[in-house]
Amino acid sequence: MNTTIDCRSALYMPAVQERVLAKGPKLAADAIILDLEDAVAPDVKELAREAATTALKELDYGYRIRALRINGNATPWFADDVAAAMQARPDALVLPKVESAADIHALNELMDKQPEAADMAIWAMVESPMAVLNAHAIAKCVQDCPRLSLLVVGSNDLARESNMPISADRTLLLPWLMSFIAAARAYGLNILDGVCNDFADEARLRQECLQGVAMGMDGKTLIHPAQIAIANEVFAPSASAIEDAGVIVATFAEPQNEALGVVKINGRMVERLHLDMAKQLLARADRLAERN
Ligand SMILES: CC(C)(COP(=O)(O)OP(=O)(O)OC[C@H]1O[C@@H](n2cnc3c(N)ncnc32)[C@H](O)[C@@H]1OP(=O)(O)O)[C@@H](O)C(=O)NCCC(=O)NCCSC(=O)C[C@H](O)C(=O)O
Ligand SMILES: [Mg+2]
Repeated sequence: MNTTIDCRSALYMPAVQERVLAKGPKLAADAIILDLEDAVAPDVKELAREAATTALKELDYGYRIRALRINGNATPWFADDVAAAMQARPDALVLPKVESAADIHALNELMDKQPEAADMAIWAMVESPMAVLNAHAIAKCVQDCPRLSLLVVGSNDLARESNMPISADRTLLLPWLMSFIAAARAYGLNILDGVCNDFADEARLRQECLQGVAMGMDGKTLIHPAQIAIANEVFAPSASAIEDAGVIVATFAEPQNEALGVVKINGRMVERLHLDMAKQLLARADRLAERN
């Protein structure tokens, strides 16, 4: 699994607004998703494609992952979006409304023909009941398309397609989110949670981020800059988790524990698998600290 993605926060930016795109390099999001799809009206798709291409070529986004959300396979804009992406060279192409393995294969075949796409990842958006049913087949695609690296939950489309309004606690959505997570983890993919539309409601966002962490999400997609700090905070290792990991590493390093497979720390069983997890957590905390 590519656990080094370190994407706690991925901010959508409607590509039609050049002024908004110019903000990307100054925002603390771990990923920027320049959007050509649902945030862009049909009659300005070309304009948005041009603005996104220019931004990706000219702006320095530093450590941030530069993702471009193209329009879906079945739309009239798909082929031109992919062609523009070859010029713009984002780090990842976000494919919306993926419902089957065939959707990913179709994009992957186009990308395989382009040398510019050699290092470009595919992020697959899962946002319909059909994607829930086909989550396994979608994630399994990575075996033939190694550029598939991440699933992105699209909760707005999921709610629309399933006729299920998103409640504040997302209770009824959770089984579907967990099936996306199981599929992602089974095939070594990362996964980002869907957006919280109420961008002025910090408490709700924090609650959704905490829920995402509890479920095993890697990070959250966002719609507004005001949401970045909370996602970055909640999806980063907490101070107590860092302290705990430090104690685990130090305990196993003690001479009397070096040959042991399991130790006791504060009344808790700790195995070597926890040591591996502790080391990974500390390495991630170090990488994020450098970024901050
Ligand atoms: C929701 C918004 C339309 C609100 O915009 P606005 O009215 O401009 O808000 P503010 O006045 O509070 O903005 C303050 C400043 O921040 C800038 N801003 C706002 N949003 C962004 C952003 N996303 N990226 C960068 N900068 C942003 C404003 O320009 C203001 O700057 P300034 O004027 O200089 O002070 C707006 O936030 C927005 O359009 N958000 C993104 C919407 C979007 O991309 N939607 C599509 C993805 S969501 C989705 O559908 C996922 C999935 O497919 C699913 O199905 O769920
Ligand atoms: Mg959507």
